[in-house]
Amino acid sequence: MKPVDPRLLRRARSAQRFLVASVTIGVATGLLIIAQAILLARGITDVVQRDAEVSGVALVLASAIAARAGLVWAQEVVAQRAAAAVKSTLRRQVLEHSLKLGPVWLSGERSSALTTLLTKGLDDLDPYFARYLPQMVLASTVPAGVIGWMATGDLIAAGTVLVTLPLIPIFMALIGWATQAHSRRRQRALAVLAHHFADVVSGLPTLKLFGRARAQESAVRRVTDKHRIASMSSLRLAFLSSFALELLASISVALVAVGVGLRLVDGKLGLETALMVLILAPEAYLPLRQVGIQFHASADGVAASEEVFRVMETPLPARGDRTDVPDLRVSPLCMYDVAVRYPGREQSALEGFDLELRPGEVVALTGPSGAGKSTVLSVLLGFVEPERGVVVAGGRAADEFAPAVWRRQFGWVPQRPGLRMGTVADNVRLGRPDASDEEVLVALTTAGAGELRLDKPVGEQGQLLSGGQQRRVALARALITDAPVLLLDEPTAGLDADAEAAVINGLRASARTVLMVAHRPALVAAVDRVVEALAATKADEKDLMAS
Ligand SMILES: Nc1ncnc2c1ncn2[C@@H]1O[C@H](COP(=O)(O)OP(=O)(O)OP(=O)(O)O)[C@@H](O)[C@H]1O
Repeated sequence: MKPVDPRLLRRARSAQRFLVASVTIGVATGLLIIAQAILLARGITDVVQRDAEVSGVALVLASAIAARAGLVWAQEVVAQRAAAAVKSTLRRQVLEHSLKLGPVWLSGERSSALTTLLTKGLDDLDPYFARYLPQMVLASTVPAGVIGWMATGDLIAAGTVLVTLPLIPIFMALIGWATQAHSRRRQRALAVLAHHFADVVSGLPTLKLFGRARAQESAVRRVTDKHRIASMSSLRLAFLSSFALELLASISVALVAVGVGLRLVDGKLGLETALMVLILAPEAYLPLRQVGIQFHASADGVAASEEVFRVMETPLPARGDRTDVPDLRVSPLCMYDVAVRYPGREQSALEGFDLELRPGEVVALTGPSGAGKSTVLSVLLGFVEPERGVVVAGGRAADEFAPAVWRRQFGWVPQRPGLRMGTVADNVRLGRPDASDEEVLVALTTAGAGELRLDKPVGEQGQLLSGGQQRRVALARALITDAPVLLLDEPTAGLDADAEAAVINGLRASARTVLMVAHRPALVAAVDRVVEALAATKADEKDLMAS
């Protein structure tokens, strides 16, 4: 583990400021440690050898101790603030990047693993900032100052410290290599645990229905056991390494003390210098020992921040930055020979797909399950990059335009409506935040959900509404936008035939271009045109027959 990950400094400005403040505090602490040792040695010598008055020295000593306590307090405050600022910066950056990567990437990336990372995972950065980094700074300032000052009084003692001190970082590095792998294993076990729990909890009604709820006990036990074993081995390593470092430091201090004692008895060293060296020697080892101890507390946070950088370094699809998107109210939207293959899949999800959407048309996209219908919508929205082929609008390829501007042309109802906690009106207004109550009501009525109260509560993921109601609210959310093109993934599932016909009429009346994934014959009959998506193998067969 690098002491300070340069990516952390690059991405979080507060981390840079924190480092500067820590170095200042570290240097001041080093100076106070030396002053304290000098004053203590002077005070004791005055009492023992000179029988002198020590009130003056005691007062200065008390001030030095108070100043050191003040620095510890300042360090703690600065560290907690920096940790909070860095965590919130990283959270925001990861969320922004995940949004840019899009919903398809997010579904592959296991959203619960990302949730764990952004909550508990990043909270583990607290000890890194509050303990590890300040100790790292102290470890690089205090020993140098202490050894330098010791050398002015007793060269041999300073030499002994100089020779034994590097043993501590060498041991720490050896232990660090082992700890890093353990910490990663623990993070992985935690992510699997979170994902498994999320799956079990969300699928509990189904599991109960099929009488499999009890059977999950052993699966949960297996996953928690893995996490427990990973945590215990991390702890074992932490205890062992603290023991090794303590032992090493104690033996080193003892070596210095024996040498100083012998030279004092021989009369080669004065009492005041001997005392100063003895007081200072443990201070040279202390910061390095502390670094070793804090290393384990912060290793999880560092592993989490590495995971954060892994997400942030996932390249975004190459898109241009043109903002002059052609108006799709007048320009057709076309797909030519588009092929898509998802990462890790051998089979193409879409193969040689062509489409022309003329302005104002209502087109149904049909095909068997898994034929790539949702993939067509994802390609049009720019969430998926085609392996081959191109999306064209107004004579220009879609990937020339900035994604945010391009997507403004579309109202989208995904297969999972993705409603959020709030009211029905809140969810519809996601499409247009400044929409009035009347406009929200009109959109809901056009979507066939006129019976829903605007202030009806909606739970997380659309809970408290039926599946059909969720889709209709999502449809109203798409309708309320000014987007000229609506991409609808089975928008009328859960509606009866009359309500479905009313929705289609409403869509026609909205005078938008509509591409909707549809299965039911009634729906297919009500549209202007039907386009069929074929599974990749079927597309190959079609090509063969054509040739
Ligand atoms: N994020 C993904 N990662 C990997 N494979 C995917 C992903 N999304 C879809 N696929 C695969 O791509 C193929 C096409 O999926 P898609 O969802 O586009 O089909 P569909 O026609 O909309 O299916 P349905 O009618 O069942 O919704 C399927 O084989 C599916 O397993």
